[in-house]
Amino acid sequence: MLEQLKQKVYEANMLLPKYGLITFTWGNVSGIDREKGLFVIKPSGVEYEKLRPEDMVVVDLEGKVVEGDLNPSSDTDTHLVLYRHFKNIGGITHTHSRWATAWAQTGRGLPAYGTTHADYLYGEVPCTRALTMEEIRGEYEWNTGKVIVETFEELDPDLMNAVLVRSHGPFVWAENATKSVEKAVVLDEVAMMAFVGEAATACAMKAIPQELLDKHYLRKHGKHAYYGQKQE
Ligand SMILES: O=C(CO)[C@@H](O)[C@H](O)COP(=O)(O)O
Repeated sequence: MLEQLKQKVYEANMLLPKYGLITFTWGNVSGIDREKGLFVIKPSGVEYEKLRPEDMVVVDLEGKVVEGDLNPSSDTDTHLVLYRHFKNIGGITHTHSRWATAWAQTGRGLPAYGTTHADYLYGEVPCTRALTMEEIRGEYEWNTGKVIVETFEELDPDLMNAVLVRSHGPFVWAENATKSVEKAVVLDEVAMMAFVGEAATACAMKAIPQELLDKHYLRKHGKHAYYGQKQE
């Protein structure tokens, strides 16, 4: 059942290590067959090097595993909540990718600072509020999904396809699993660009004095040297 979707979701999961979006077994990708009301997700805790298409787990929209020998991802309930509330999405990627996760830890939304961002993400990527102690102690992954849905009460998930879960990391969605990974790659790139750009504009650094520049450059290249040409 759903062999083709399992293959596609497997291939999408394997893009995470290919694009450097994960370490160890972090992250997970899923894809849904809306007609059947079933989605396929990575199994929990399996090293990507050992992952096989047949390891993918099939889950219904009640959260029940209908196919698969392994436990579904620990984030399955978060994916489930998003599939239930965001009716047009076909695939979801969650990572702990370095730059997007670091931005999620700031608790800030990620502004659209440039056209690279704008090519894939329509505006500021929102950051959720922190989960309450009760939400953390309760159905944590379910509540993570609910906080994302709450964050989108005023936003259209078909226009903004990503969210930063505060202190946790990005969840990104698209029309299918593979496209959701592509968007997760871009999100991490533009988060890095935002960090660098904000640091560059906020920095109080000054260029070194000419004398220090001379000391280092000229002692290596000879007096009045021009780069690459040694003066006699
Ligand atoms: O967010 C988390 C853990 O904080 C998860 O995404 C893990 O990083 C991967 O868990 P599995 O999908 O292997 O259960």
